Amino acid sequence: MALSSNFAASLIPSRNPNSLSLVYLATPFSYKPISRYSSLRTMASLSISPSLGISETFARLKEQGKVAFIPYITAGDPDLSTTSKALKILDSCGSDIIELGMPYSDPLADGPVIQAAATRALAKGTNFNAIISMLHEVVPQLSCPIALFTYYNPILKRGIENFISTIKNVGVHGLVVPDVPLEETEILRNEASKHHMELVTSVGVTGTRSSVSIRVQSLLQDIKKATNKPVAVGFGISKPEHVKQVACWGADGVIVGSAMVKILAEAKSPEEGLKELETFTKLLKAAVP
Ligand SMILES: O=P(O)(O)OC[C@@H](O)[C@@H](O)c1c[nH]c2ccccc12
Repeated sequence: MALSSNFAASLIPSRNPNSLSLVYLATPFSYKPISRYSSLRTMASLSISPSLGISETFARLKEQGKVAFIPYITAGDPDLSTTSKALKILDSCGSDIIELGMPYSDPLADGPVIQAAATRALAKGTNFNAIISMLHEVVPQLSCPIALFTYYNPILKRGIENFISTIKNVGVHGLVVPDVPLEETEILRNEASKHHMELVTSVGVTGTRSSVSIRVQSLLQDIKKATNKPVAVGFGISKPEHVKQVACWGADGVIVGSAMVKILAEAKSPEEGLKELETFTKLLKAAVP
């Protein structure tokens, strides 16, 4: 079961009305959770780069009556030079925000596809500094904001403030952390507010599913009543019809992870993978109303 009653509780705006920039909603597409872990996630929006930040992107799309298309890929799988090219392709195919995963040795919140991608990326020697150098070069060439996805431990290892200022310096706009313990949320929030960041929490289980559960529609309505922040739906979206359905139900954003990662992973070569990624991204983007 992807969503628990904690989820709704965590969205009560009165707890911290100004701290949310985006709510991520896990889609309970099926009752066969592929990942082992459901967790609190935190997104921090860092509005520093010349391009629009996360909140501004959602606001602009809302004005235009549009839904954000948000692909996720894992950095360093198959290698960082391919990741850099993939980011440019995702951007040029009309992605509104890109979520970039930092590979981590114990990716408990991820399903098998993203877990395997992280393992391969680490085996290739992908590390924080190499990702930062890659981003330093590629982010100025992108028109959409980047949200960096990482587990809490790598942030703690570098020191929260140091981590946030480093990614801020290379133009990253957002930070997604799936495993911040509830007691630590306050600490991260305090550090984030020093950098003018907003925080979001949600619960989710990753991995692809075959169909969209009708329950997402009523959950979306409930969440929309609890907050006027944008709500992005992810976890298990892999087909144009999923994208269409979730967008029609009123989501402000649609996130596609495992399906993107799988394409790069299963391609005969990095070049083939990038071509297929482009075709797939165009197909899904065209499904966004
Ligand atoms: O791989 P999926 O099912 O398409 O969903 C991932 C996506 O929502 C992304 O935000 C994500 C990647 N890894 C995560 C771990 C936890 C929560 C969310 C994620």
